[in-house]
Amino acid sequence: MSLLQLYSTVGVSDVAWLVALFVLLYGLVYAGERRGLVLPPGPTPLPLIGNLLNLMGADPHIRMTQMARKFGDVYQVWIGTEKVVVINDIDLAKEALVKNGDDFAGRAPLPTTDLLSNSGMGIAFADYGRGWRTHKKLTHSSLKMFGNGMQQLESRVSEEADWLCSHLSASAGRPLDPYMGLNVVIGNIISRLCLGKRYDPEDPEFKTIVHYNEGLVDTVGKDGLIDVFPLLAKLPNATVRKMKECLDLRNKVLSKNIEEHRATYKDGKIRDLIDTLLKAQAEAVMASGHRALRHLSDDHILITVNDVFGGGMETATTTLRWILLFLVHYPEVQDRIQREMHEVLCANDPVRLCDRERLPYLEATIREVLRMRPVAPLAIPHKTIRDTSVGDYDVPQGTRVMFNLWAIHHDERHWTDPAKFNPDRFLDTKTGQLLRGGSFLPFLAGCRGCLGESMAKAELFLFTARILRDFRLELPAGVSPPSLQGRYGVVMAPDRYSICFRPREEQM
Ligand code: HEM
Repeated sequence: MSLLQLYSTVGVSDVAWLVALFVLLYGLVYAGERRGLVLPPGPTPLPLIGNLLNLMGADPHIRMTQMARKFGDVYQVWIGTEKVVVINDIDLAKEALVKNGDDFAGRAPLPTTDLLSNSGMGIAFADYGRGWRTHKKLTHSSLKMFGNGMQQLESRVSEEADWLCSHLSASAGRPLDPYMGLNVVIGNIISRLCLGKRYDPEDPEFKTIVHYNEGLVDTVGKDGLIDVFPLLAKLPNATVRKMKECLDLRNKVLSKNIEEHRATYKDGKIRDLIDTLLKAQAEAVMASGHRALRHLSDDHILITVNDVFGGGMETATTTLRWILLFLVHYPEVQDRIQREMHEVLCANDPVRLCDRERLPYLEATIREVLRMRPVAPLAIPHKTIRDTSVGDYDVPQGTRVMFNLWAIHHDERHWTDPAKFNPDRFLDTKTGQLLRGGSFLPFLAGCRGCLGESMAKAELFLFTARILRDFRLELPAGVSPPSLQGRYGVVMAPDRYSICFRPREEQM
């Protein structure tokens, strides 16, 4: 039956009722809270789909950046019936994240992140409150303890870098996809912190971890429709099915490790993150009985370990893959880093974290890659926990807020020619030293900022330095450079690529 036929059967007064009902619903959903508030501007939403049509045609971070040119640094869009405020400017982002950090520290649940986090347990997808605070604090202290003022981390990265370099050497200059090697070393650093063990790359459990992580990266936040229309997640659906299979594997691996830790844990001897969390669980139960398990059940522990494992593995591996890719595209940058290292480091000395100050061009290159390809271009959506404001606009309690890192990192008011790869933009032209600040926020900031920022920065520096000390990165003969475009998802990653790692004749 066509729409016209439908109209002819329901009659004029029915149509009038339908229109009135539609206007009422539209008013309730989309315009209900405008009275008395100065809300950010934005495109006019359509019923049910909101501004989805405005967001189509390109990856969400690109469309949202284009919309900022039209509507300003802060605007609102409706994703279905959910209003989202998007912040596109560094000063306004800092106002929201640092100055009014608590106001913006909530998390808005999405069907896929709800599945991943068992309805908001753990850290990354937990709403602002006692549970999130407890887990973030415990994890922070555990990472600090096992990073041991960064010394322990430095020696673990060096050990893994040895493994990585022998893995790259074994390719004997033939084309190699660095994906697996990087996964092994980054995965093992995080595994030692979380599970207290190092995996052989052929270990079936390690392969399962890599497999389910890949599956989760492929599904979480990727099927936009499920997150826009949550009811779809309840229907038979390939994305949800794949996610659930991966989550079953994840739960088996992590539960087994938690049980092994419980069986071997001896009070006072904390070995890793799981022990830290089990100890806190035991103390909380002693102090306030089983009520304590509201925030520290085994399920909560599992999700926190997963957040650190997943958050630490995919982000750092992906950023290193971006770094290697940019270095292949820009051999002159590679040359300059190698010259800088040659001038500063003694032959075959291990690269140390304390060398960072003396290798500003290398640091600037890493920053430039993080600026151009932030692995999370829209970060993780926040939610306001009380009525608040940003810039000249009111933001009511419960509003979903997105920080558009892509727009911030490509802001022409702060960066000349932002689409151009130019590490020098991070250096003082007179002193050659690193410039701080800028329109740059790859780890976000404030109480919700990245938990692994220092660790990630240390890994990026040590691995990049070590690879460039030992190898020259080249394209295989006759192959055109792999794309620098990237695929949008829970992390924005380059397509898989293979390059040649040629041992350098001239060593440091
Ligand atoms: C290059 C590497 C990394 C980048 C670019 C990165 C970036 C980010 C970003 C943008 C956020 C969102 C912050 C927000 O929404 O306010 C975040 C959150 C988070 N990151 Fe990272 N991250 C990296 C590495 C790591 C590592 C190594 C770990 C673990 C050791 C980690 C653990 C986390 C956790 C647990 C959160 C959630 C924090 C919260 O919700 O309170 N990340 N990260």
